Amino acid sequence: MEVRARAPGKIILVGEHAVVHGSTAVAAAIDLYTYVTLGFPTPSDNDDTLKLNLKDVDLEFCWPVGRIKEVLPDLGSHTTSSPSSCSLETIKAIASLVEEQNIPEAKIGLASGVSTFLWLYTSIHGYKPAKAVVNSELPLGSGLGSSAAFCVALSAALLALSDSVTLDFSHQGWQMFEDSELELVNKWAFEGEKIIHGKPSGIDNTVSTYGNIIKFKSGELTRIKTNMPLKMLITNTKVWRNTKALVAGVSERTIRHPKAMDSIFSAVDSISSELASIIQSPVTDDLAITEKEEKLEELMEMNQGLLQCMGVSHASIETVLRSTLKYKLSSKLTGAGGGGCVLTLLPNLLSGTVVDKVIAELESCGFQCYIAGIGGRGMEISFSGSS
Ligand SMILES: Nc1ncnc2c1ncn2[C@@H]1O[C@H](COP(=O)(O)OP(=O)(O)O)[C@@H](O)[C@H]1O
Ligand SMILES: C[C@@](O)(CCOP(=O)(O)O)CC(=O)O
Ligand SMILES: [Mg+2]
Repeated sequence: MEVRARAPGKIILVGEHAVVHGSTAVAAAIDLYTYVTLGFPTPSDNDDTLKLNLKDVDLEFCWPVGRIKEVLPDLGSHTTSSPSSCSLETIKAIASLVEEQNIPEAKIGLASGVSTFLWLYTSIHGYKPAKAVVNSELPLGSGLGSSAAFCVALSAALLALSDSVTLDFSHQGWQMFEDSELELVNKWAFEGEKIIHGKPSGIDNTVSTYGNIIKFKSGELTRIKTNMPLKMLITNTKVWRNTKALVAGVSERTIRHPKAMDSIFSAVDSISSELASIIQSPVTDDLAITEKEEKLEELMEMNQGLLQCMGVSHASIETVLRSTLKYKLSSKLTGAGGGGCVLTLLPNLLSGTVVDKVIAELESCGFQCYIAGIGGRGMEISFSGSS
């Protein structure tokens, strides 16, 4: 028996970083997924190892389960139904298991993902041999929530093969979890995000688990139903950055300038609440849509200005802003910033020719553009016969 789980990436429409400090943010799932396939060997395979294959980055890992037990002796009696945080001591022990695998220097940024795998795996399945394969349609480290999609898909696959969820093994194709099971996936994924991000708000794993568009504040989500078409161009500057370092940088700035940063976070909170109410309110005709789009554009620009104040913009992001502004289009960074991806609102009545021109200009700068479907499905799983 083999399970395959998939979890979507996300865009943050407004409120990144400020959401870590208690402000409201609005995020939407996108139709680009991370997939995790998990299977246990049969006794006749005579395989006593835990294997991880990260296909996107062409890395394979293999640990004898006896070695994992030796380094992490306390993780055998797992409590699948009550997710717990990875202690500093355990993170250090896990890091030694990752180091033994000699990740090439150029790919060392992936070590946190591998540590997360080991923590989630041993917490849920102890020292059982298994093979996990990961592949993703998302660019990694670009602001589209690849870390959360990885944690959600991994938690879903692990829980699907545990006693904590009841599933229909004969179901063909993708199936969803029950609400209480989704909650469990989300909690485990959040524990995984903590290893990758340091101090995540939880918005990325929550939108990846539940899908749709969500408003998120202090760990609480509200599902949002849009009443207007929402089309976004996503531009990947291809400048790789690390969310953990950017989140830590904003926290340090907050310690240096608490009052000023509080005002910024509170302004972001108002922007996010206003944006959420605009996209939810009813629309009657094209004119009403255009009026709403103009307000959204203004709110996105204001949010971008505040992200600059937080110190998370980047020269590559500014280049995208300037290029899109030439076509009177508004943009803002999405995710942690410092490079990564930028969102541009594409108004409903904008001609296809203009869209093509903007994309051509951005791609001539070496950037990569996507128009992803937004507000779609959350995590799902599917079963296939024997491994
Ligand atoms: N498909 C994947 N395979 C391995 N590691 C992954 C994968 N997706 C995400 N990760 C982990 O998440 C990290 C990127 O997370 P982060 O810096 O939060 O950026 P983002 O979430 O915006 O893509 C990677 O360095 C890696 O550790
Ligand atoms: C900056 C932040 O708001 C979003 C980070 O998203 P990403 O990892 O850059 O996709 C951090 C968080 O909310 O945990
Ligand atoms: Mg991330």
